[in-house]
Amino acid sequence: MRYLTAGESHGEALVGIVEGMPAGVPVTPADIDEHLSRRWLGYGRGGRAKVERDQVRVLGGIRFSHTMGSPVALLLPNAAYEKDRAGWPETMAVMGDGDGVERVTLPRPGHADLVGAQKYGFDRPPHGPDVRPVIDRSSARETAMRVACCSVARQMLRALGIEVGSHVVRLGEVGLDDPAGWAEDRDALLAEGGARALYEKADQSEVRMLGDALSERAIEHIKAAKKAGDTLGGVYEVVATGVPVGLGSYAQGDRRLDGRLAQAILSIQAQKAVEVGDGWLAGRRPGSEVHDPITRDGDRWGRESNHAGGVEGGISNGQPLVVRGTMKPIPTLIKPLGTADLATGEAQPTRYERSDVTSVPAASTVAEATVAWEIAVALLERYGGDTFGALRERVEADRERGF
Ligand SMILES: Cc1cc2nc3c(=O)[nH]c(=O)nc-3n(C[C@H](O)[C@H](O)[C@H](O)COP(=O)(O)O)c2cc1C
Ligand SMILES: C=C(O[C@@H]1CC(C(=O)O)=C[C@@H](OP(=O)(O)O)[C@H]1O)C(=O)O
Repeated sequence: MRYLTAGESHGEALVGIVEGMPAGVPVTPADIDEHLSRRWLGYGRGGRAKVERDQVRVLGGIRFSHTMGSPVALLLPNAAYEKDRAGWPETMAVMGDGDGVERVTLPRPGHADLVGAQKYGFDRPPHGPDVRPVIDRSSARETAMRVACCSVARQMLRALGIEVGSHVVRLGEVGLDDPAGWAEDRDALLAEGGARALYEKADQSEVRMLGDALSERAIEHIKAAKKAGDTLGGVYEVVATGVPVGLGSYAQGDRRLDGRLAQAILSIQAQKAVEVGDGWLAGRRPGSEVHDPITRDGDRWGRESNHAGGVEGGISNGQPLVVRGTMKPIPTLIKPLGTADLATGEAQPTRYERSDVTSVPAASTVAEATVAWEIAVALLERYGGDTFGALRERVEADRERGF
Protein backbone atom coordinates (compact mmCIF):
# COMPACT_ATOMS: atom_id res chain seq x y z
CA MET A 1 0.00 0.00 0.00
CA ARG A 2 1.32 3.46 -0.81
CA TYR A 3 0.18 7.00 -1.37
CA LEU A 4 1.36 10.06 -3.24
CA THR A 5 0.35 13.68 -2.86
CA ALA A 6 0.81 16.60 -5.26
CA GLY A 7 -0.07 20.26 -5.35
CA GLU A 8 1.30 23.58 -4.10
CA SER A 9 0.22 25.43 -0.97
CA HIS A 10 -1.13 28.41 -2.93
CA GLY A 11 -2.00 26.52 -6.11
CA GLU A 12 -5.50 25.52 -7.07
CA ALA A 13 -5.70 22.26 -5.13
CA LEU A 14 -3.96 19.31 -3.51
CA VAL A 15 -4.44 15.85 -4.95
CA GLY A 16 -3.73 12.42 -3.50
CA ILE A 17 -3.84 8.79 -4.58
CA VAL A 18 -3.99 5.85 -2.18
CA GLU A 19 -3.01 2.57 -3.82
CA GLY A 20 -3.41 -0.93 -2.45
CA MET A 21 -6.34 -0.63 -0.02
CA PRO A 22 -8.31 -3.87 0.22
CA ALA A 23 -11.84 -3.81 -1.20
CA GLY A 24 -14.73 -3.48 1.21
CA VAL A 25 -13.33 -1.03 3.78
CA PRO A 26 -16.10 1.29 4.99
CA VAL A 27 -15.08 4.91 4.20
CA THR A 28 -17.06 8.08 3.56
CA PRO A 29 -15.87 11.65 2.87
CA ALA A 30 -17.16 12.57 6.35
CA ASP A 31 -14.73 10.06 7.91
CA ILE A 32 -11.85 11.84 6.16
CA ASP A 33 -13.20 15.33 6.95
CA GLU A 34 -13.30 14.51 10.67
CA HIS A 35 -9.49 14.38 10.71
CA LEU A 36 -9.09 17.28 8.27
CA SER A 37 -10.96 19.60 10.61
CA ARG A 38 -9.08 18.22 13.64
CA ARG A 39 -5.86 19.25 11.85
CA TRP A 40 -6.99 22.87 12.09
CA LEU A 41 -7.44 22.67 15.87
CA GLY A 42 -5.01 24.53 18.05
CA TYR A 43 -4.34 27.93 19.47
CA GLY A 44 -1.44 29.67 17.74
CA ARG A 45 -2.30 29.11 14.08
CA GLY A 46 -1.98 32.11 11.73
CA GLY A 47 -4.22 33.88 9.22
CA ARG A 48 -4.47 30.95 6.83
CA ALA A 49 -6.59 29.07 9.38
CA LYS A 50 -9.36 31.63 8.87
CA VAL A 51 -9.44 30.97 5.14
CA GLU A 52 -9.25 27.18 4.72
CA ARG A 53 -12.22 24.87 5.33
CA ASP A 54 -10.87 21.52 4.22
CA GLN A 55 -13.49 19.17 2.84
CA VAL A 56 -12.32 16.32 0.67
CA ARG A 57 -13.75 15.37 -2.72
CA VAL A 58 -13.49 11.68 -3.52
CA LEU A 59 -12.90 11.27 -7.26
CA GLY A 60 -12.40 7.51 -7.41
CA GLY A 61 -11.91 4.23 -5.57
CA ILE A 62 -14.92 4.47 -3.24
CA ARG A 63 -18.45 3.35 -4.15
CA PHE A 64 -21.48 2.92 -1.92
CA SER A 65 -19.35 4.07 1.06
CA HIS A 66 -16.78 1.25 0.65
CA THR A 67 -13.42 0.93 -1.08
CA MET A 68 -13.32 -1.12 -4.29
CA GLY A 69 -9.67 -2.20 -4.29
CA SER A 70 -8.97 0.40 -6.96
CA PRO A 71 -6.84 3.51 -6.29
CA VAL A 72 -8.61 6.04 -4.08
CA ALA A 73 -8.34 9.48 -5.69
CA LEU A 74 -8.79 12.55 -3.50
CA LEU A 75 -9.02 16.29 -4.16
CA LEU A 76 -8.72 19.19 -1.72
CA PRO A 77 -9.13 22.64 -3.22
CA ASN A 78 -7.02 25.39 -1.59
CA ALA A 79 -9.49 28.08 -0.53
CA ALA A 80 -6.55 30.49 -0.29
CA TYR A 81 -6.07 30.28 -4.07
CA GLU A 82 -9.12 32.44 -4.66
CA LYS A 83 -10.05 33.86 -1.28
CA ASP A 84 -6.71 34.85 0.21
CA ARG A 85 -5.86 37.89 -1.81
CA ALA A 86 -5.83 38.73 -5.49
CA GLY A 87 -2.78 37.24 -7.11
CA TRP A 88 -2.33 33.51 -6.42
CA PRO A 89 -3.79 32.46 -9.80
CA GLU A 90 -1.18 34.72 -11.46
CA THR A 91 1.67 33.86 -9.05
CA MET A 92 1.06 30.13 -9.47
CA ALA A 93 0.05 30.25 -13.16
CA VAL A 94 0.68 27.01 -15.04
CA MET A 95 1.32 28.92 -18.29
CA GLY A 96 3.16 32.12 -19.20
CA ASP A 97 6.50 33.56 -18.08
CA GLY A 98 5.49 35.13 -14.76
CA ASP A 99 6.08 38.63 -16.07
CA GLY A 100 5.01 41.12 -13.38
CA VAL A 101 4.73 38.50 -10.62
CA GLU A 102 6.35 39.53 -7.32
CA ARG A 103 9.44 37.40 -6.43
CA VAL A 104 10.48 36.27 -2.96
CA THR A 105 14.27 36.63 -2.70
CA LEU A 106 14.90 36.57 1.07
CA PRO A 107 15.26 32.93 2.19
CA ARG A 108 14.12 32.27 5.79
CA PRO A 109 16.55 30.48 8.15
CA GLY A 110 15.04 27.16 9.27
CA HIS A 111 12.69 26.86 6.32
CA ALA A 112 13.49 24.99 3.10
CA ASP A 113 13.88 28.23 1.10
CA LEU A 114 17.64 28.41 0.55
CA VAL A 115 18.49 24.72 0.25
CA GLY A 116 15.49 24.21 -2.04
CA ALA A 117 16.61 27.09 -4.28
CA GLN A 118 20.19 25.75 -4.34
CA LYS A 119 19.03 22.22 -5.13
CA TYR A 120 16.57 23.13 -7.88
CA GLY A 121 18.41 26.18 -9.29
CA PHE A 122 15.83 28.83 -8.41
CA ASP A 123 18.46 31.57 -8.45
CA ARG A 124 17.91 31.82 -12.21
CA PRO A 125 15.13 31.72 -14.83
CA PRO A 126 12.63 30.34 -15.60
CA HIS A 127 11.60 30.56 -11.92
CA GLY A 128 14.28 32.59 -10.19
CA PRO A 129 15.60 34.42 -8.54
CA ASP A 130 12.57 33.38 -6.45
CA VAL A 131 12.07 30.89 -3.61
CA ARG A 132 8.31 30.69 -4.28
CA PRO A 133 8.46 27.14 -5.76
CA VAL A 134 10.23 25.96 -2.58
CA ILE A 135 7.85 27.74 -0.22
CA ASP A 136 4.87 26.28 -1.97
CA ARG A 137 5.81 22.61 -1.96
CA SER A 138 7.83 22.41 1.25
CA SER A 139 4.90 24.00 3.09
CA ALA A 140 3.05 21.88 5.61
CA ARG A 141 -0.09 22.66 3.62
CA GLU A 142 0.81 19.30 2.05
CA THR A 143 -0.05 17.60 5.34
CA ALA A 144 -3.74 18.29 4.66
CA MET A 145 -3.67 15.79 1.79
CA ARG A 146 -1.45 13.45 3.77
CA VAL A 147 -4.01 13.39 6.54
CA ALA A 148 -6.73 12.73 3.96
CA CYS A 149 -4.81 9.78 2.42
CA CYS A 150 -3.89 8.32 5.82
CA SER A 151 -7.47 8.68 7.02
CA VAL A 152 -8.56 6.13 4.44
CA ALA A 153 -6.17 3.59 6.00
CA ARG A 154 -7.29 4.74 9.42
CA GLN A 155 -10.84 3.66 8.61
CA MET A 156 -9.52 0.17 7.90
CA LEU A 157 -7.84 0.15 11.32
CA ARG A 158 -11.00 1.45 13.00
CA ALA A 159 -13.04 -1.39 11.47
CA LEU A 160 -10.54 -3.79 13.09
CA GLY A 161 -10.73 -2.13 16.51
CA ILE A 162 -7.41 -0.31 16.15
CA GLU A 163 -7.43 3.39 17.12
CA VAL A 164 -4.74 6.05 17.02
CA GLY A 165 -4.80 9.20 19.13
CA SER A 166 -2.49 11.88 20.45
CA HIS A 167 -2.07 14.70 22.93
CA VAL A 168 0.42 17.52 23.33
CA VAL A 169 2.73 17.23 26.34
CA ARG A 170 4.93 20.31 25.92
CA LEU A 171 4.66 23.72 24.25
CA GLY A 172 7.93 25.62 24.51
CA GLU A 173 8.73 25.89 28.20
CA VAL A 174 5.34 24.69 29.42
CA GLY A 175 4.91 20.96 29.85
CA LEU A 176 6.23 17.71 31.22
CA ASP A 177 9.09 15.46 30.13
CA ASP A 178 8.48 12.23 32.02
CA PRO A 179 5.51 10.13 30.81
CA ALA A 180 4.91 9.30 34.49
CA GLY A 181 3.51 12.83 34.75
CA TRP A 182 0.55 12.14 32.48
CA ALA A 183 0.35 8.32 32.35
CA GLU A 184 -2.50 8.13 34.85
CA ASP A 185 -4.78 10.54 32.92
CA ARG A 186 -3.85 9.00 29.59
CA ASP A 187 -4.28 5.40 30.69
CA ALA A 188 -7.70 6.15 32.22
CA LEU A 189 -8.82 7.44 28.80
CA LEU A 190 -7.30 4.46 26.99
CA ALA A 191 -9.12 2.09 29.36
CA GLU A 192 -12.39 3.94 28.77
CA GLY A 193 -12.38 4.10 24.97
CA GLY A 194 -8.94 3.35 23.53
CA ALA A 195 -6.89 5.94 21.67
CA ARG A 196 -10.06 7.47 20.25
CA ALA A 197 -11.10 8.58 23.75
CA LEU A 198 -7.61 10.07 24.12
CA TYR A 199 -7.84 12.18 20.98
CA GLU A 200 -11.41 13.24 21.66
CA LYS A 201 -10.40 14.48 25.10
CA ALA A 202 -7.31 16.26 23.77
CA ASP A 203 -9.41 17.92 21.06
CA GLN A 204 -11.40 19.68 23.79
CA SER A 205 -8.31 21.68 24.75
CA GLU A 206 -7.27 24.60 22.51
CA VAL A 207 -3.72 23.26 22.61
CA ARG A 208 -4.66 19.55 22.67
CA MET A 209 -3.21 19.07 26.17
CA LEU A 210 -4.69 16.94 28.93
CA GLY A 211 -5.43 19.16 31.94
CA ASP A 212 -6.94 22.64 32.06
CA ALA A 213 -4.15 24.22 34.08
CA LEU A 214 -1.48 23.07 31.63
CA SER A 215 -3.56 24.24 28.65
CA GLU A 216 -4.05 27.68 30.15
CA ARG A 217 -0.37 28.10 30.90
CA ALA A 218 0.50 26.98 27.37
CA ILE A 219 -1.91 29.50 25.83
CA GLU A 220 -0.37 32.31 27.90
CA HIS A 221 3.07 31.16 26.76
CA ILE A 222 1.98 31.27 23.10
CA LYS A 223 0.50 34.75 23.57
CA ALA A 224 3.79 35.96 25.09
CA ALA A 225 5.82 34.43 22.26
CA LYS A 226 3.59 36.14 19.71
CA LYS A 227 3.96 39.48 21.48
CA ALA A 228 7.73 39.03 21.41
CA GLY A 229 7.57 38.33 17.66
CA ASP A 230 8.77 34.78 18.31
CA THR A 231 7.55 31.21 17.72
CA LEU A 232 7.36 27.95 19.71
CA GLY A 233 7.86 24.24 19.22
CA GLY A 234 6.85 21.39 21.47
CA VAL A 235 6.34 17.70 22.07
CA TYR A 236 3.34 15.43 21.55
CA GLU A 237 2.60 11.79 22.18
CA VAL A 238 0.89 9.42 19.75
CA VAL A 239 -0.72 6.23 21.08
CA ALA A 240 -2.27 3.33 19.14
CA THR A 241 -4.53 0.81 20.86
CA GLY A 242 -5.84 -2.55 19.65
CA VAL A 243 -2.67 -3.22 17.65
CA PRO A 244 -2.20 -6.99 17.31
CA VAL A 245 1.01 -8.79 18.24
CA GLY A 246 3.42 -9.38 15.38
CA LEU A 247 3.57 -6.25 13.19
CA GLY A 248 7.08 -5.47 11.93
CA SER A 249 10.13 -7.71 12.29
CA TYR A 250 13.66 -7.91 13.63
CA ALA A 251 14.66 -9.93 10.53
CA GLN A 252 15.83 -6.84 8.60
CA GLY A 253 16.52 -3.34 9.88
CA ASP A 254 14.10 -1.68 7.52
CA ARG A 255 11.26 -3.92 8.71
CA ARG A 256 11.49 -2.86 12.37
CA LEU A 257 8.22 -1.26 13.44
CA ASP A 258 9.90 1.23 15.81
CA GLY A 259 12.17 2.47 13.00
CA ARG A 260 9.20 2.83 10.69
CA LEU A 261 7.19 4.77 13.27
CA ALA A 262 10.16 7.11 13.73
CA GLN A 263 10.21 7.77 9.99
CA ALA A 264 6.44 8.33 10.04
CA ILE A 265 6.99 11.18 12.51
CA LEU A 266 10.19 12.60 10.97
CA SER A 267 8.57 12.63 7.52
CA ILE A 268 6.47 15.55 8.75
CA GLN A 269 7.76 19.10 8.23
CA ALA A 270 9.64 20.56 11.23
CA GLN A 271 9.68 17.35 13.34
CA LYS A 272 13.16 16.89 14.81
CA ALA A 273 13.12 14.06 17.36
CA VAL A 274 11.24 10.86 18.12
CA GLU A 275 11.00 8.72 21.25
CA VAL A 276 9.55 5.23 21.49
CA GLY A 277 8.18 4.24 24.91
CA ASP A 278 10.48 5.65 27.62
CA GLY A 279 12.72 7.05 24.88
CA TRP A 280 15.50 9.34 26.19
CA LEU A 281 14.68 8.41 29.78
CA ALA A 282 15.49 4.75 29.07
CA GLY A 283 19.11 5.83 28.67
CA ARG A 284 19.21 7.09 32.23
CA ARG A 285 17.43 4.28 34.08
CA PRO A 286 18.58 0.78 35.10
CA GLY A 287 17.18 -2.24 33.26
CA SER A 288 15.03 -3.26 36.20
CA GLU A 289 13.05 -0.03 35.77
CA VAL A 290 12.83 -0.16 31.98
CA HIS A 291 11.95 -3.72 30.97
CA ASP A 292 8.31 -4.77 31.28
CA PRO A 293 7.83 -8.05 33.20
CA ILE A 294 5.95 -10.70 31.18
CA THR A 295 2.69 -12.03 32.63
CA ARG A 296 0.46 -14.99 31.79
CA ASP A 297 -3.23 -14.85 32.63
CA GLY A 298 -5.05 -18.04 31.52
CA ASP A 299 -4.06 -18.36 27.87
CA ARG A 300 -3.22 -14.63 27.53
CA TRP A 301 0.25 -13.15 27.46
CA GLY A 302 0.70 -9.67 28.86
CA ARG A 303 3.09 -7.14 30.41
CA GLU A 304 3.07 -5.55 33.86
CA SER A 305 4.06 -2.16 32.43
CA ASN A 306 4.69 -0.57 29.04
CA HIS A 307 8.04 1.22 29.16
CA ALA A 308 8.83 -0.33 25.77
CA GLY A 309 5.97 1.56 24.11
CA GLY A 310 4.46 -1.59 22.64
CA VAL A 311 7.45 -2.70 20.53
CA GLU A 312 10.13 -5.29 21.34
CA GLY A 313 12.61 -6.50 18.74
CA GLY A 314 10.96 -4.26 16.15
CA ILE A 315 7.69 -6.19 16.56
CA SER A 316 4.43 -5.00 18.13
CA ASN A 317 3.85 -6.84 21.43
CA GLY A 318 0.13 -6.20 21.88
CA GLN A 319 0.57 -3.31 24.33
CA PRO A 320 -0.41 0.22 23.23
CA LEU A 321 2.14 1.69 20.80
CA VAL A 322 3.57 4.88 22.30
CA VAL A 323 5.74 7.34 20.34
CA ARG A 324 6.52 10.98 20.97
CA GLY A 325 7.58 13.61 18.44
CA THR A 326 9.36 16.91 18.95
CA MET A 327 8.57 19.83 16.67
CA LYS A 328 10.97 22.73 16.36
CA PRO A 329 9.68 26.34 16.53
CA ILE A 330 8.10 27.76 13.35
CA PRO A 331 10.81 29.32 11.12
CA THR A 332 8.81 32.38 10.00
CA LEU A 333 9.19 34.95 12.81
CA ILE A 334 7.88 38.49 13.17
CA LYS A 335 11.25 39.27 14.80
CA PRO A 336 13.68 39.38 11.85
CA LEU A 337 16.59 36.94 11.49
CA GLY A 338 19.64 37.43 9.33
CA THR A 339 19.63 36.35 5.70
CA ALA A 340 20.93 37.50 2.31
CA ASP A 341 19.13 38.43 -0.89
CA LEU A 342 19.06 35.64 -3.48
CA ALA A 343 19.28 38.16 -6.32
CA THR A 344 21.99 40.54 -5.02
CA GLY A 345 23.77 38.63 -2.24
CA GLU A 346 23.25 41.64 0.02
CA ALA A 347 22.81 40.96 3.76
CA GLN A 348 19.19 41.68 4.81
CA PRO A 349 16.80 40.95 7.66
CA THR A 350 14.01 38.45 6.88
CA ARG A 351 10.60 39.84 5.96
CA TYR A 352 7.35 38.71 7.60
CA GLU A 353 3.94 38.38 5.99
CA ARG A 354 1.97 35.91 8.08
CA SER A 355 2.63 32.65 9.87
CA ASP A 356 1.67 30.32 12.67
CA VAL A 357 3.18 31.08 16.09
CA THR A 358 3.04 27.39 16.89
CA SER A 359 1.59 24.38 15.05
CA VAL A 360 2.35 21.64 17.56
CA PRO A 361 -1.36 20.79 18.09
CA ALA A 362 -1.80 20.48 14.31
CA ALA A 363 1.40 18.45 13.96
CA SER A 364 0.14 16.03 16.61
CA THR A 365 -2.89 15.21 14.46
CA VAL A 366 -0.70 14.79 11.37
CA ALA A 367 1.52 12.42 13.37
CA GLU A 368 -1.54 10.37 14.33
CA ALA A 369 -2.29 10.04 10.63
CA THR A 370 1.21 9.00 9.54
CA VAL A 371 1.54 6.56 12.45
CA ALA A 372 -1.83 5.05 11.51
CA TRP A 373 -0.60 4.65 7.96
CA GLU A 374 2.52 2.73 9.06
CA ILE A 375 0.44 0.45 11.25
CA ALA A 376 -1.92 -0.21 8.33
CA VAL A 377 0.96 -1.05 6.00
CA ALA A 378 2.53 -3.40 8.57
CA LEU A 379 -0.85 -5.02 9.16
CA LEU A 380 -1.33 -5.72 5.46
CA GLU A 381 2.19 -7.14 5.25
CA ARG A 382 1.38 -9.62 8.00
CA TYR A 383 -2.16 -10.53 7.02
CA GLY A 384 -2.51 -9.59 3.34
CA GLY A 385 -5.97 -9.40 1.93
CA ASP A 386 -7.53 -8.23 -1.31
CA THR A 387 -10.80 -8.04 0.58
CA PHE A 388 -11.43 -6.49 3.95
CA GLY A 389 -13.47 -9.55 4.96
CA ALA A 390 -10.50 -11.89 4.49
CA LEU A 391 -8.21 -9.51 6.35
CA ARG A 392 -10.61 -9.26 9.29
CA GLU A 393 -10.99 -13.04 9.51
CA ARG A 394 -7.21 -13.49 9.73
CA VAL A 395 -6.75 -10.75 12.31
CA GLU A 396 -9.58 -12.10 14.45
CA ALA A 397 -8.35 -15.70 14.22
CA ASP A 398 -4.94 -14.57 15.45
CA ARG A 399 -6.46 -12.55 18.28
CA GLU A 400 -8.52 -15.56 19.39
CA ARG A 401 -5.50 -17.81 19.34
CA GLY A 402 -3.84 -15.32 21.69
CA PHE A 403 -0.30 -15.88 20.47
C1 LIG B 1 1.17 21.78 10.72
C2 LIG B 1 2.37 22.61 10.40
C3 LIG B 1 2.22 23.98 10.19
C4 LIG B 1 3.32 24.76 9.88
N1 LIG B 1 3.15 26.11 9.71
C5 LIG B 1 4.21 26.88 9.42
C6 LIG B 1 4.06 28.30 9.25
O1 LIG B 1 2.95 28.85 9.38
N2 LIG B 1 5.15 29.02 8.95
C7 LIG B 1 6.39 28.45 8.80
O2 LIG B 1 7.35 29.13 8.53
N3 LIG B 1 6.57 27.11 8.96
C8 LIG B 1 5.51 26.33 9.27
N4 LIG B 1 5.70 24.98 9.45
C9 LIG B 1 7.07 24.42 9.42
C10 LIG B 1 7.65 24.33 8.03
O3 LIG B 1 6.77 23.67 7.15
C11 LIG B 1 8.98 23.57 8.06
O4 LIG B 1 9.81 24.11 9.05
C12 LIG B 1 9.68 23.66 6.71
O5 LIG B 1 8.96 22.90 5.76
C13 LIG B 1 11.13 23.18 6.71
O6 LIG B 1 11.22 21.81 7.05
P1 LIG B 1 12.12 21.35 8.30
O7 LIG B 1 11.69 22.23 9.43
O8 LIG B 1 11.78 19.92 8.53
O9 LIG B 1 13.54 21.59 7.94
C14 LIG B 1 4.60 24.17 9.76
C15 LIG B 1 4.75 22.78 9.95
C16 LIG B 1 3.65 22.01 10.28
C17 LIG B 1 3.83 20.54 10.51
C1 LIG C 1 -1.66 26.05 4.97
C2 LIG C 1 -1.29 25.32 6.00
O1 LIG C 1 -0.20 25.56 6.80
C3 LIG C 1 0.76 26.48 6.33
C4 LIG C 1 2.12 25.85 6.52
C5 LIG C 1 3.17 26.82 6.26
C6 LIG C 1 4.53 26.27 6.10
O2 LIG C 1 5.44 27.09 5.77
O3 LIG C 1 4.75 25.09 6.32
C7 LIG C 1 2.94 28.18 6.19
C8 LIG C 1 1.59 28.78 6.37
O4 LIG C 1 0.99 29.04 5.12
P1 LIG C 1 0.72 30.51 4.59
O5 LIG C 1 2.08 31.03 4.21
O6 LIG C 1 -0.20 30.40 3.42
O7 LIG C 1 0.13 31.28 5.73
C9 LIG C 1 0.67 27.78 7.09
O8 LIG C 1 -0.64 28.27 7.11
C10 LIG C 1 -2.03 24.12 6.42
O9 LIG C 1 -1.63 23.55 7.45
O10 LIG C 1 -3.00 23.76 5.75
